Amino acid sequence: MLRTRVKICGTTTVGDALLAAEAGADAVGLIFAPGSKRLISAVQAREISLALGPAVGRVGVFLGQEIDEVLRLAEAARVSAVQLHGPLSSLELSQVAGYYPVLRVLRPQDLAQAAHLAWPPHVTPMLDAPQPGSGQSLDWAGLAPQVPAGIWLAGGLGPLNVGQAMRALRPAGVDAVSALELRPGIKDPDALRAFVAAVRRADAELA
Ligand SMILES: O=C(O)c1ccccc1NCC(=O)[C@H](O)[C@H](O)COP(=O)(O)O
Repeated sequence: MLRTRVKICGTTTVGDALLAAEAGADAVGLIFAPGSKRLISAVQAREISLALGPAVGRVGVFLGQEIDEVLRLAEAARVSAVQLHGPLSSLELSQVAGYYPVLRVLRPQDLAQAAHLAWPPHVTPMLDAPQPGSGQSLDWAGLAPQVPAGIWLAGGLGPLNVGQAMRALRPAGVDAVSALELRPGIKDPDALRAFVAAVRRADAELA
């Protein structure tokens, strides 16, 4: 059966990371983007990485940062993958992908141009709303003709709508933050568990 990967983004504490793991998430997102309400230090992120053990992915999230800074923070935090938002040359993308698997974030307006791109090895595209972490959802059905197979999906996903999004786009992975929080950076355990359960129900339905 197809198993859609689940990433719980904006995780800032060991307790919330373990909650995500226990709920069945495949990865947590650790945000290093300047100005984020869910910003985490490399030291806090490393504590989370070590506490999670070998089986759960830790994705370092970056926006518009220099490649040297991305690689420095990723190494210090012991992440297993990185997620890159913002402008980036194909050379920069390949450089980072030489060290870490990359989720390369695209906005809806980038899809047409991205259709002509050959992704470097170890890069997976991820569709997100123009304002990351804002809880804004996308017109999944309208975007379906432009969305390539194997893409990951974010943008306003939560327990109540992730099944609908999965039916429309069949993403390889889904990612959420705003709908799973009590307040920025702090998870709502019920919403988080309900999100993972909704993904698994949709997987079973789509099998
Ligand atoms: O969440 C943030 O604060 C953030 C800030 C800057 C860059 C990325 C950020 N989040 C990245 C994510 O992967 C979010 O989970 C994704 O944008 C979906 O967010 P939401 O629509 O709130 O579920």
